[in-house]
Amino acid sequence: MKVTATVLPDVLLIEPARFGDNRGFFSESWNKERMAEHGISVDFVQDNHSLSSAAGTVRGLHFQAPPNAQAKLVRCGRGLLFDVAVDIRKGSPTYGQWVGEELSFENGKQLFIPEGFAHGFITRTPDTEIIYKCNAYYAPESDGAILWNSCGIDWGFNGTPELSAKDANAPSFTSFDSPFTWEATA
Ligand SMILES: Cc1cn([C@H]2C[C@H](O)[C@@H](COP(=O)(O)OP(=O)(O)O[C@H]3O[C@@H](C)C(=O)[C@@H](O)[C@H]3O)O2)c(=O)[nH]c1=O
Repeated sequence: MKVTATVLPDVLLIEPARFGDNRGFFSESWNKERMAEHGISVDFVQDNHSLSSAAGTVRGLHFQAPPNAQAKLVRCGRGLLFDVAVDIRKGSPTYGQWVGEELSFENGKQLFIPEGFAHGFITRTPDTEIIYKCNAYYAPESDGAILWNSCGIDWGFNGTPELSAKDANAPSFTSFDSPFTWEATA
């Protein structure tokens, strides 16, 4: 397993080993002990799985406010998606900055997104599945959203995305008052 910091140092790109043979491949998609060796100590409690039928579907940008904040470990089960995290920790040196990675079934890459980041993605192929682990349960009362195209993200997409009504009506980043504060670590 290879773990690399992205341009937002707390967001990590994870590339699990794949052992190919005549049948296909085998891969550990999550190993708590190994991840802890890389400084990721997380107790995941919920796995999510969604299918987006159309290419150009955007889900996000989403977060849950404290005390229900969620760290997420994201991968693509089928197809290809562009996964994005935005730093929404007030006072962070990278506040408002974003990072994006293409995750596909083929490349097997995963993105670790800590608490304090908004998360979203766009699908690049029809029938794309996303699978992600969360370290806090779904808490709709803590649900937050930021308008997908209000953070300067280069989605690599010029069309009109497929959106939920909630996401189409989300507040823009300029009017957004984040519930997260950055805490410097030694
Ligand atoms: C997120 C979530 C939704 N739901 C329900 C609520 C609703 O009826 C239906 C669809 O919910 P949403 O429209 O919020 O689904 P979606 O837009 O896919 O929401 C997800 O987007 C990505 C980007 C994330 O990062 C996730 O944390 C989550 O917010 O599923 C759950 O039961 N549990 C959950 O954990």
